[in-house]
Amino acid sequence: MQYKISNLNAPPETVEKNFKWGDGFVFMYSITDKESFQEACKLKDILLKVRGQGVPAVLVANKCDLITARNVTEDNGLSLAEQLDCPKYEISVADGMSGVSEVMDEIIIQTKREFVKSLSMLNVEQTEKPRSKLFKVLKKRIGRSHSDTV
Ligand SMILES: Nc1nc2c(ncn2[C@@H]2O[C@H](COP(=O)(O)OP(=O)(O)OP(=O)(O)O)[C@@H](O)[C@H]2O)c(=O)[nH]1
Repeated sequence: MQYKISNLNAPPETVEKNFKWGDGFVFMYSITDKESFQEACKLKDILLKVRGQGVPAVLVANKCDLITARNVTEDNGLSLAEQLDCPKYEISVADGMSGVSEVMDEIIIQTKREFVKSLSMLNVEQTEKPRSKLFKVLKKRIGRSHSDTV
């Protein structure tokens, strides 16, 4: 499901609330618009505050066909991607859908991976319970047989 988490006028509480339930995040800015990049930086701060590192995310620099109107450098973008610890894509929506598909594939892969990880963690917790009970029983028996021999 796609949900536009923020616009420049959204109150910070709303943005935080949305970051709490999202499974994966696409941070998108325009290379021609410094303000959109600064907004992505602010959103990155909120994501890290609310969820910490390791959340599925992708950084997208759009409008890379408008080379002469570039206002955000590639290095700016790379540094933001590093802070988010996520891959960065430079795409042009105007040039076709291939960049968009790549971005969507990446965020879906990351989100699925995270989902599988959380499922396997649930399974570990479930299998640990009977194991720890057995451990207690065995411990008791071992303790009893030890006291029989003393
Ligand atoms: N040259 C070029 N123009 C683009 C590209 N992507 C979007 N645009 C143009 O930029 C303008 C804004 O596009 P939107 O899709 O409305 O962008 P937005 O930021 O989501 O706008 P809101 O939904 O109003 O917040 C439109 O005129 C698009 O045609 C691109 O990659 N290259």
